[in-house]
Amino acid sequence: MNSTRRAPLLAPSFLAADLANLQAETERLANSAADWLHFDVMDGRFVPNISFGLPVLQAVARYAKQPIDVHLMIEEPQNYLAAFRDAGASSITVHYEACPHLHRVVQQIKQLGLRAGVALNPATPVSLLEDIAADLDVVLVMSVNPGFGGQAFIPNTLKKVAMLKELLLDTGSDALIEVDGGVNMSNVGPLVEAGADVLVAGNFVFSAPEGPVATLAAMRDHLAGLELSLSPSRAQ
Ligand SMILES: O=C(CO)[C@H](O)[C@H](O)COP(=O)(O)O
Repeated sequence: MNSTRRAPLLAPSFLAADLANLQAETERLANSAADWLHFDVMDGRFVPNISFGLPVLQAVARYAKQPIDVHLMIEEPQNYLAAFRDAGASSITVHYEACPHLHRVVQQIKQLGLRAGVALNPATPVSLLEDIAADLDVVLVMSVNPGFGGQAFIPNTLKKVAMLKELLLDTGSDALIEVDGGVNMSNVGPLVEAGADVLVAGNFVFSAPEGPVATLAAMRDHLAGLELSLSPSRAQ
């Protein structure tokens, strides 16, 4: 791992944005260090919370300059893939735990022309992805139990990301590793060193007194200053 790769991608999570001012939130992120906009959909069934869905995505997409990374924390996500694409999604991530026919769902996402991701809950081992890894564009490692923002980062995630990195190499997969939950300035460095390519952050970015634009810039500077030894970049 001596060659250089592009800087890890930053994906602020709208779950922690000011939901009464989504146009303003989206517009102020337009010229920030955000690479993707992370959009968390919760159905009150797969997770014990309800967030927002298709009409809100459509509204955000009108003002978004970055790709919108949709994370479906819902049951039966296969029923809504085309609708989320039409509403503005650039990528769709479904949960391993919500998809008995995961291979079919991943193919459906790709046939819609979108980046296809699979998310793993904290208790779901990465080894379960062995037979699908080569088909994936993104693996999202949940570093909190999904359903709520503002939770504490689960430290075992670092080991899990490193194991996932190995599995992706072993299976010839070029999937990006995305980490979501409790991400902040103190864990982004270790996460990237372990293999993370995309860092989702909600409360740390939107609740910071400096505001999201300055906080994302500080995260970018922090990562650039770590002088990490990184493998070649794969995708934006
Ligand atoms: O998927 C999520 C929760 O299920 C959120 O994206 C995640 O929790 C980010 O929020 P925070 O950075 O505040 O933990």
